[in-house]
Amino acid sequence: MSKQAFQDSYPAEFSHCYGCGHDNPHGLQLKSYWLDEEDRTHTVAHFTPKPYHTGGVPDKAYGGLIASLLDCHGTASAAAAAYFKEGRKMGTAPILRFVTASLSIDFLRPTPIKEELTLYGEITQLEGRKATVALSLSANGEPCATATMIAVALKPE
Ligand SMILES: CCCCCCCC(=O)SCCNC(=O)CCNC(=O)[C@H](O)C(C)(C)COP(=O)(O)OP(=O)(O)OC[C@H]1O[C@@H](n2cnc3c(N)ncnc32)[C@H](O)[C@@H]1OP(=O)(O)O
Repeated sequence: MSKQAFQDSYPAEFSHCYGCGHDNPHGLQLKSYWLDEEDRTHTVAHFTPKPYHTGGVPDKAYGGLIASLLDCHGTASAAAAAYFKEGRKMGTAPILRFVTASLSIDFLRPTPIKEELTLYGEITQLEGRKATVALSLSANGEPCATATMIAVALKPE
């Protein structure tokens, strides 16, 4: 894992995201990294839910939490890949920030809230301002959800 999380390179104005902003004390504060420093296509993040992240089924996670984690891991992965493609260190100007244009999720099995969850991302395409990211969320090595994201880089203005 790299020492600095992708989200920790975001400038102050982009650091209040509910899912991953390090300056949002009420948020999830997800942190994403390269899975392997030698391979700049795969990313990883970990998150351990709190009891109040339940969806109502005892000890199982709320689907919106899962969507939020996939959302933030996907957009952070897209930004990291775009910086890498441009040969720039993350966070350097001009700022490259991606938002979610499309997020399609398959919920495969109930997600436990008492386990650490692992999120994986794979940048499958990066063309122009658009990135396609294949995502998954697993518990105990078993995939609980998979997703495909289209993320689009914000225009400089
Ligand atoms: C900044 C801190 C970020 C933290 C992020 C956390 C994740 C989030 O929650 S983001 C919030 C939720 N998302 C949003 O609010 C986004 C709302 N939507 C928008 O702002 C715009 O529709 C936006 C930016 C996605 C695209 O608009 P615009 O900048 O005009 O780009 P546009 O020219 O239409 O599209 C760019 C490319 O993306 C493609 N695209 C746009 N929308 C979609 C879509 N829904 N599905 C597939 N492809 C799409 C276009 O086809 C185009 O592709 P190509 O370059 O191949 O022709």
